[in-house]
Amino acid sequence: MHRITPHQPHPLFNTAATRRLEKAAAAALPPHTLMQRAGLAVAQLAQALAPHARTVWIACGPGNNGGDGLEAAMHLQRSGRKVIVTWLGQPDTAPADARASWQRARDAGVAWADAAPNDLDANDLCIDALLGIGVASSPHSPPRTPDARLLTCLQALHHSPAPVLAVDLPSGLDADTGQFAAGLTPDTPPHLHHRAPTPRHTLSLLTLKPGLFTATGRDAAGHVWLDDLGVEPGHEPPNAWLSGPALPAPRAHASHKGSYGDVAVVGGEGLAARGMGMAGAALLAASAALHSGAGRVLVTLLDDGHLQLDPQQPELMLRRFDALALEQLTMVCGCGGGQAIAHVLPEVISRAARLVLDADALNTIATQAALHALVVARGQHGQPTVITPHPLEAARLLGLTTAEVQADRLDAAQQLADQFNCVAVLKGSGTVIAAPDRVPAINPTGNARLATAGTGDVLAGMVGAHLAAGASAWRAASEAVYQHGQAADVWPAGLALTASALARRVGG
Ligand SMILES: NC(=O)C1=CN([C@@H]2O[C@H](COP(=O)(O)OP(=O)(O)OC[C@H]3O[C@@H](n4cnc5c(N)ncnc54)[C@H](O)[C@@H]3O)[C@@H](O)[C@H]2O)[C@@H](O)CC1
Ligand SMILES: [K+]
Repeated sequence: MHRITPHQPHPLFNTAATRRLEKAAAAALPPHTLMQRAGLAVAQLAQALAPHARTVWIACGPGNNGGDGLEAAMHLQRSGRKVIVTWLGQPDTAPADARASWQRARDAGVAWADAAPNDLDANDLCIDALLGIGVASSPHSPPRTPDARLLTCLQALHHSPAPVLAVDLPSGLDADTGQFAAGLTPDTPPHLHHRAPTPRHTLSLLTLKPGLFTATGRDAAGHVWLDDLGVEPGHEPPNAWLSGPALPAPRAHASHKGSYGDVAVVGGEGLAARGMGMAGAALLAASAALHSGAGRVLVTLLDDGHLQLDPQQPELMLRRFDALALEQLTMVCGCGGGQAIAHVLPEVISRAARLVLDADALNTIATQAALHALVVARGQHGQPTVITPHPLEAARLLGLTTAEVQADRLDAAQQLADQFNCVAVLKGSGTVIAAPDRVPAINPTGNARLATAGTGDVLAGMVGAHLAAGASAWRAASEAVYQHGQAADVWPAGLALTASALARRVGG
């Protein structure tokens, strides 16, 4: 068993792949072995996380996830803990494994209760074994009406003042998408909004599931641990990867500014056009490219030449669009581009050597099929392209709603990559990176401090710098996304995270 950190990549397996592995392993082992291993692992982690817990309340659902909880209850009771179990199953209808573990918990003498004890506090521990990968949350099947006792237990776990250890998954979370099944989404009553969150841990069993790392999964799961139950993935291919850090690419002493490429940022509609000055977005992207190691950074502002120098960043070279040698440049196009970006997009997309498309470039492409076709053609000509939409921009590109994109972020990112024939970065909690013909990746770094204006522009500039230095579109995207999130993760407490400060720190 080990804790999952962002320091190395990890393969992720969806529900179907996990079921196949489970079936093959179960067939090769004596009956009940997997659940016994799972319950023991849960009990061991519970002891390690809360060695002094007064009471351990274990909420067990009717299926095998509940069986894992019952097995853990037996171990914790035997090791002298005060264990209270709420079981929503019945001995005559429970799966065979769960029934065997119920019998073992009974024989060990655990206490049974209909609901959560009402005197739980921060010195206790709750174990969430209500639902695991058996949760049915297909958007195509009608929402189930969950049983009232299940809902009461779920609420007690969501609002628990005691730390919570979830078995396999936070109950109700879909292992494939990181979204809660209909009717099972946690709600936070207003009086709890300002309370410090209680520690949350999830012990994933057999495999790590993608839903733990994207959409609402990251917040729901808290610290993620894995116990593989002694089962190797064998020939089962992963459905996605959790990214690890970039391999260091040392700079040769005999290098010069030309070795790391020229990045040109095009964007920043002027104040005169529609009364909305957006030059800042382009300057942020340019600053990020500069601090991420680009040799030279050129900036073309779509502001009719009003700005001739950024005194805060004199390294940036302002250029008119017609003075750019597009075929030799890595272009970052769209940050703060407004409507003005539409005039330059056809040329940028057709001619740029390497290209990052963000923000208003994406919004414009979403409305013009001819531009879409030009992006697809870049891939056919071997010209690297990365698109960096947030969920609303992704929804526009795919003709979906934002909710539909968020309902299955891995699938949405893959659709973007396939439809636009490029590397797609779907931003948000657990940013997804996808490319045609390869397994997508979920980024493990970053936090809510990045939810502030301009951080997306910073990311676009960083991707541009990595591309200009010679990385493939896939590497440029994954490494930039990782470092962008990591900068936020190590951000000094008490220092405001602003996009311009982030841009200055991204190079480490
Ligand atoms: N079978 C095995 O070999 C192993 C199973 N393991 C555990 O078993 C779990 C999977 O067990 P199951 O397949 O029994 O599934 P679960 O125990 O996750 O869930 C099944 C139960 O949830 C109910 N349910 C499903 N969707 C619902 C919804 N939307 N609203 C309300 N109720 C809903 C079902 O009616 C069923 O009673 C794993 O997550 C893991 O914890 C582990 O012990 C490892 C080995
Ligand atoms: K669970």
